[in-house]
Amino acid sequence: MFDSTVSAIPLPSTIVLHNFKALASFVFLALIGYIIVPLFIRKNIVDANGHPIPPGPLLRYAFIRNHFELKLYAWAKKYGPIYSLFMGNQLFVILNDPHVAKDILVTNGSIFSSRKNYFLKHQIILKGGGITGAQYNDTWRKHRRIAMSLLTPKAIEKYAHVLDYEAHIMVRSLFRDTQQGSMPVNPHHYAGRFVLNNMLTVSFGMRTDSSDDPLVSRALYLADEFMELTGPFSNIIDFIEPLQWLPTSQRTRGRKLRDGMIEVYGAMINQVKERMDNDENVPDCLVKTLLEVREKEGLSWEDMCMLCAVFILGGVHTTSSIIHWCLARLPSHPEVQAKAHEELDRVMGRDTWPTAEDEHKLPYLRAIIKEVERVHTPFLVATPHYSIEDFVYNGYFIPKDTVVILNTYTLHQNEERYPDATKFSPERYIDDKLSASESAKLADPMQRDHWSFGAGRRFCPGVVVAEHELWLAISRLLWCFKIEAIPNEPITLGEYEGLSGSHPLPYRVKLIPRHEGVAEMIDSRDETQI
Ligand code: HEM
Repeated sequence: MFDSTVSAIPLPSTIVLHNFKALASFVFLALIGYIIVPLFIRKNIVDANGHPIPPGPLLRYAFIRNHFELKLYAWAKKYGPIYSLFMGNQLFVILNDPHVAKDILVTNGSIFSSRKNYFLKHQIILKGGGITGAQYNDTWRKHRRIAMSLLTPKAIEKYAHVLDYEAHIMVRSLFRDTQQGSMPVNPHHYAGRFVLNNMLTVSFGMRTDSSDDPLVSRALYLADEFMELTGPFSNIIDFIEPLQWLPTSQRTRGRKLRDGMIEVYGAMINQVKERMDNDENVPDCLVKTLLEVREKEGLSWEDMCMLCAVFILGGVHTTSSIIHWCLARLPSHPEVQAKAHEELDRVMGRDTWPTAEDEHKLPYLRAIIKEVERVHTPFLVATPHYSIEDFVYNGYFIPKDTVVILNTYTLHQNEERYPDATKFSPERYIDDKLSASESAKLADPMQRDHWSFGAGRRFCPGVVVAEHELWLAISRLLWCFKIEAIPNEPITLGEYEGLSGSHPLPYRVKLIPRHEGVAEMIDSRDETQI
């Protein structure tokens, strides 16, 4: 039997072991203290004059996925109009106030208009192309200039008749497929096809009767996959660098997406090229322009594919999601519909529906569209900007290579600009006569309608065509139909799908024709009249 007192006296070997354990614990704690902890806790960076970075949450994040906009909003309430946040090693500065957004992104646009080379979106998928993926440089200027040649109000005049026709077809399909409004419908596919056809026209001079067309359905699939893979805060692989060296499923999906984009958009470009080579009459479109200027502008095949891709990626989900949100929102606001219908009956009558020229005669309808854009902005934050120089703003240091976020969701909750901001109230825009692009140029950012199309030099180049499409679609839907929810099928407005662009969860509505003029107007044109 051992004597416990003896066993308590340490032997020399026990002392060594004990010291080793103590040393090991010390090293372990030091490791945690100096290496591990800083990986999780924010750094306090100051410039040479002691200006600190803006305040912000203590912890570093590897990703923020579910309802990131609510988290950004809560932090804005805590830290104020400008705060900072670490995602892995990357510093983000978040802009939550109209004046701050204008000062940084517009007034100092020469510093804050680049893009971070996000691993998945930029290095793997876009490889610095497609305008949105380009750094702030001459390539971006050139690609944006070429794209703009199809997107100015003057350029749109050339294909405005197609947008008009497609809006007609969308409303007609909804009317016929629901058997004159007697069957419920999920409008997602209809809004999607309308916008897709518009973008196919602008980009490739073509349209489709069916999204079962193999090339078109692949183009749509690629757009979905892009939206799924490229949220600004959602991918751990973007912020934890060592993961980028591993063959993760995200990296594989990103590469497959890139290859698919080159293959699908390349095939569509080749179709246009063949038609041009055969002296067929190809309507003015992006691909025609690209093929004509290719040599002069020094465009590679990949540049051309990515430029086409971005019209589909940037122009389809965004615009269709606003139409989709509008139809989800209006059933719970019969009073808004009643006012819109009164305005339509008074101004347009019941023999003819609105065209692009009627927009300024129907201020309440315009106000509904602006309010949907505010409340259901597709991009809850705009595509992140990136700084190319050190900068000090209101005493805060914003180092070079900071990601700068226009916090659209939070900006749209600003109670001073939008009293009772959570309420859906088109009345707040009733006197607003400006388009979104005119509004973005206002000297006073508190007068601006909303921030859904971004800010500064990267402001959405597709804004005019998007607003034109939205006007035709929404004004005609309201001229034709009363939009009602289905009993016992509540429509969820607080949740959404999508990482980089939000659209509603699947729902169904009833579209009840408002008067006899609807059928007549719908039948007034046949399929071939483009
Ligand atoms: C309602 C529809 C749309 C919304 C809400 C929307 C929104 C946006 C936003 C927030 C940005 C980022 C702006 C920034 O970085 O500050 C953007 C950029 C862009 N959008 Fe749109 N967009 C829409 C429609 C379109 C359409 C129809 C097209 C193409 C015809 C388009 C093409 C682009 C492109 C190419 C960029 C990148 C611009 C750049 O980086 O310089 N968008 N859009």
